[in-house]
Amino acid sequence: MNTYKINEIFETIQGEGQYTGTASIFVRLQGCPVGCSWCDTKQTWEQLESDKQSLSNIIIKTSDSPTWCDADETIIYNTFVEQGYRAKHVVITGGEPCMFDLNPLCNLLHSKGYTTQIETSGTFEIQAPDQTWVTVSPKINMKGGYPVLASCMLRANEIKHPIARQTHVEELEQLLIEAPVKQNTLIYLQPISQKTSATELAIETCKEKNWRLSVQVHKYIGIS
Ligand SMILES: C[S@@+](CC[C@H](N)C(=O)[O-])C[C@H]1O[C@@H](n2cnc3c(N)ncnc32)[C@H](O)[C@@H]1O
Ligand SMILES: Nc1nc2[nH]cc(C(=O)O)c2c(=O)[nH]1
Ligand code: SF4
Ligand SMILES: [Mg+2]
Repeated sequence: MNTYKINEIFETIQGEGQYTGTASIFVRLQGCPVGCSWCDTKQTWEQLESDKQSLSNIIIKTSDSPTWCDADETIIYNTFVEQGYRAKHVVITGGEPCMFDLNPLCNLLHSKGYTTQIETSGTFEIQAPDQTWVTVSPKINMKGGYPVLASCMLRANEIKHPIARQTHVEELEQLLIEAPVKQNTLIYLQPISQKTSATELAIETCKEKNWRLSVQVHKYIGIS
């Protein structure tokens, strides 16, 4: 059993990476110390006691807010059932989900027939079962970035690197030399915030390096 801080739980279509297009339940956990300047979920950074609310308030959320609630894996699973979610793929994101031991949550979900995926920055040890699909979006040169990054890179099923400038590409190339990935790990470039220049750079680099493009489909079609 473990207690998780939940920012939101909702059902949508995965908009990023290898599972793009897959009906998914998102569990967004609260808290992240990394501080990426372009982060699109800054409301998840703090874990303030003054923002603690009931699960029922968190479930009815319709816009981004820093409020959160405590819930264990059984409460999270029961919420999926009560909400009538039909998706069988669960994406655990944040915030930084690897601040929490995700084994109890993922193991329970696997036993109930779900597949699981983690979106992580590689700044905390990944505590999850082998079956869990791990997406590492490596936070290079960020405070607290390095000690566990190499082991996260080795565990990754996909790398998904947000880029806006050539230096971001070069940082990833350098990281892949210092912290190699498995031979079958997929490598995605994801343009930061749908900027045209970022998207063009990502397209050109993917063609050049035989990498994959991830474009945050949910933002283009206006879903959460
Ligand atoms: C909000 S993060 C949460 C999970 C974890 N902290 C991480 O960074 O991977 C989820 C994904 O969104 C990406 N992301 C965040 N802000 C973005 C932005 N403005 N444009 C493109 N991707 C972004 C992150 O790199 C990560 O792949
Ligand atoms: N539809 C949708 N797909 C996503 N893939 C990764 C997301 C995230 O915020 O981690 C995300 C998200 O917030 N929404
Ligand atoms: S690591 Fe993820 S959640 Fe944390 S600031 Fe960076 S993009 Fe946002
Ligand atoms: Mg998002």
